[in-house]
Amino acid sequence: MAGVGLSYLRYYKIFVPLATLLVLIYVTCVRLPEVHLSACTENGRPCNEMWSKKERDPEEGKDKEMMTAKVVALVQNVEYTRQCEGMEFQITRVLAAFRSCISEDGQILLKEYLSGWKEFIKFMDSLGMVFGFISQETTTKINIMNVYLAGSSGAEYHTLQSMIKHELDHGLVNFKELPRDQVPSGCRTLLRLHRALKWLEMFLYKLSISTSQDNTGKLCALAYEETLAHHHSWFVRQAAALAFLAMPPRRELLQILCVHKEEEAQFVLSTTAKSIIRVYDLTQRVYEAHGMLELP
Ligand SMILES: CCCCCCCCCCCCC/C=C/[C@@H](O)[C@H](COP(=O)(O)O)NC(=O)CCCCCCCCCCCCCCC
Repeated sequence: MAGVGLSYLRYYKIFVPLATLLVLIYVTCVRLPEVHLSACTENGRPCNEMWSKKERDPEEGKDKEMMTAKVVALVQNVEYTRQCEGMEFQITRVLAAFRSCISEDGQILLKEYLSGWKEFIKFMDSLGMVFGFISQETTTKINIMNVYLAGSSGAEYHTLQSMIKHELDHGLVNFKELPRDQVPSGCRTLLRLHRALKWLEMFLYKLSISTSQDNTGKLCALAYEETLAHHHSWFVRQAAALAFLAMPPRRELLQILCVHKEEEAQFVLSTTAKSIIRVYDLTQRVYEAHGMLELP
């Protein structure tokens, strides 16, 4: 009798999270629109051309120049380019997008910001179906932003700061609740991506200091628990926990990232994490200054 009880317990332990995940996948697939990602361009130019642009960040001096030279060398490295050619996801595009995200006068450029995210979607899509609901959720948020950017007030959505001003001036931001029949504001939507960016930065950092013995799913889960999980419901946290179990091993992950040598992996990952931190910190300050960190 006790044996039967135990086997039921085991069955529920597997069945409940699995059913949760399946329902979540179903709901997101039914509810969410398809998205077609455009080719990677920044300011009308292919992403790989961005590296020839002079880096401009007054806070960083010589170190930055050396770092930039190293990154440029990495991206332009013929062998590296040849190996990565034809691969959907390119971490150097993420790097390029987030490095070009902050304008000279400290504005967050939304088109560049979103193009970094679009590249991450390619990464998630290459991981398979289990990550589909996360990819769909990210896509939905990007789609909402794209509608604003392409709309009649598109010019107001050029930067984070101009978007906030525009939406506040026109009473478009809901501070108390999210009405069901209303498209979420740009401020609220970007805040969701902003919170996820903290997870990403932490995951990339953890991955950059990891060794071949480390379990990527665990690193992912740790980064999640320290950051994004605080903003998610129990239901979403269970689904995320299941997705982490399906994370490919580190070696496979680095292959998708198109880095083959350990030093190269460490450098590319930490550089990308750093470029994200700059964008995250500035965005955080702007949201904080407007009392918008808890938009429902
Ligand atoms: C390596 C891929 C692993 C990805 C794991 C990321 C963990 C995040 C779990 C996210 C669950 C998303 C399900 C839905 C969440 C929403 O409830 C929630 C709130 O939205 P709402 O207020 O409109 O209701 N939405 C969000 O928080 C937005 C989440 C966006 C998730 C972005 C995840 C980005 C993953 C990028 C992977 C790139 C890895 C690159 C590694 C080198």
